[in-house]
Amino acid sequence: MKIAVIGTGYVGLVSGVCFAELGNEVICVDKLSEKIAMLIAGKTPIYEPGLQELMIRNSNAGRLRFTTDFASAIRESEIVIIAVGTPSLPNGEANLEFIQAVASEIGSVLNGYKVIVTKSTVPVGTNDQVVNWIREQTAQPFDVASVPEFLREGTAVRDTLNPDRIVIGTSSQRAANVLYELHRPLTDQVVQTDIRSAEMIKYASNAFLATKISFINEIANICEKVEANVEEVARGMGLDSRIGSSFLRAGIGYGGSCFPKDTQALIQIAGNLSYDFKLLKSVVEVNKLQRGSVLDKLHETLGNLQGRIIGIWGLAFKPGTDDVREAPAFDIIQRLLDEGAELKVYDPIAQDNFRQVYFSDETSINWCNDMWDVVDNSDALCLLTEWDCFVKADLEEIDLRMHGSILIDGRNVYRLEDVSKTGLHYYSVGRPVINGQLDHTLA
Ligand SMILES: NC(=O)c1ccc[n+]([C@@H]2O[C@H](COP(=O)([O-])OP(=O)(O)OC[C@H]3O[C@@H](n4cnc5c(N)ncnc54)[C@H](O)[C@@H]3O)[C@@H](O)[C@H]2O)c1
Ligand SMILES: O=c1ccn([C@@H]2O[C@H](COP(=O)(O)OP(=O)(O)O[C@H]3O[C@H](CO)[C@@H](O)[C@H](O)[C@H]3O)[C@@H](O)[C@H]2O)c(=O)[nH]1
Repeated sequence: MKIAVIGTGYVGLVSGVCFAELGNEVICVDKLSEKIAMLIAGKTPIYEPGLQELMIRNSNAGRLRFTTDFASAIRESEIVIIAVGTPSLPNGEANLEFIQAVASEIGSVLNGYKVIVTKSTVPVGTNDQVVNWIREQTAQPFDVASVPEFLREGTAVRDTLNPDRIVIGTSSQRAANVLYELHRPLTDQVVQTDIRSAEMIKYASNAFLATKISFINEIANICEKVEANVEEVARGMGLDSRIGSSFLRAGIGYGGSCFPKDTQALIQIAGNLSYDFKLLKSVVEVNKLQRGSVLDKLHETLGNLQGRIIGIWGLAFKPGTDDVREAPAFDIIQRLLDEGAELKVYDPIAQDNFRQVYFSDETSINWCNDMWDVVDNSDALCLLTEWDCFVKADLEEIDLRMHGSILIDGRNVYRLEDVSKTGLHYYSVGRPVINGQLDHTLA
């Protein structure tokens, strides 16, 4: 099939590459010429494991092209996939300006029947507007479908090629047939539904996953008080098939380009219809507070943080990505700076992005080139992203190289038995403290 993908971000680029891998002819379009130049040169502008190799293979095979020429890409294609961003407006609502611009542009160049697919996450009712925005520009025939995307960053290629399900929301059986055909090699698990339900499935899924995370984080906070272990609790809960074991990892809260934005948008969608989504508001509030748990543990161990040397391992919102949108590390670092701490930080992949997006003018952070430079002489080390290099770090070495021996593990990556063999004062999330230390003069 001939496909145009509009937007070469995490969703558009990965989808385009994967549809090419399935044997389709794909043209990826972006309005940023520097991005397209990079892609033509065989380089992915984003870090996503396995993506670059797959992209080069399909480009070389002639199934994958990149262009800024929107009109030709649309005219050559049978299916047009919209994958542009829908960031938050200041009030939490989704900003639809990019969707509207693309829809109008599609309308202005349409040259015959096409299936227009919205993969971007958009509020319920948006695809009806997409129909209108295109219709205002053309009398050509077309159908619109909502096919929300469920890939996760860091495992985007794998998720796209092995989806749990494909949701096809459309009122046109003709479009549904085309989309069944397109997705047939990926899965039999297809949910065909109306457009509005498809749009809602995406928000409801993200809201539910965010709810699971905030729920387990609150359980973790109580575990700390009653001396239970949240990992044991999650394991025991997860074996109940009605609950399921995934998304029950306690930590410093969720970040990323989706959960924070999509929970806010759903609260706003409900609010616009005078429905107060109380549960989801609490999920968001709990998540915000959870980031503060790292600070609480630092205060508990070090007291006043003025002049203390704090090491940070991990800046990305999760491992496997260079995306720093809504990364918990930002709030935590900002608060540490406000309290006068001296910071040494390291992330194996996201460091440049993080620095450029959040702290390009900040001179007081020591951006280290090596994870061990962060540890040397720190009063405390905080692990905020569970990159493999941190997970595999030698605990004895951490203890030896640090000044204060305080390790705050925001992702519960180390085994308690292993930590207890060292002299580290270890604080994780919802698990027993090892070598608890309340002496503020410690470090
Ligand atoms: N990132 C994820 O993991 C993920 C997963 C599922 C769904 N989503 C949703 O998918 C959508 C895209 O997310 P993303 O993270 O890929 O976004 P992104 O910001 O990484 O990429 C969007 C791209 O669209 C391009 N663009 C904007 N306007 C354009 C236009 N008029 N013509 C051509 N290109 C244009 C931008 O230049 C950019 O390259 C969002 O709605 C998001 O909520 C994202
Ligand atoms: O048990 C868990 C699972 C995740 N997280 C955190 O939750 C955030 C999001 O993680 P994840 O869902 O793995 O990554 P995303 O790439 O943000 O993917 C989510 O958001 C995408 C965009 O909508 C959806 O497509 C995916 O299905 C959905 O999982 C990260 O900060 C994780 O650290 C936890 O704290 N505990």
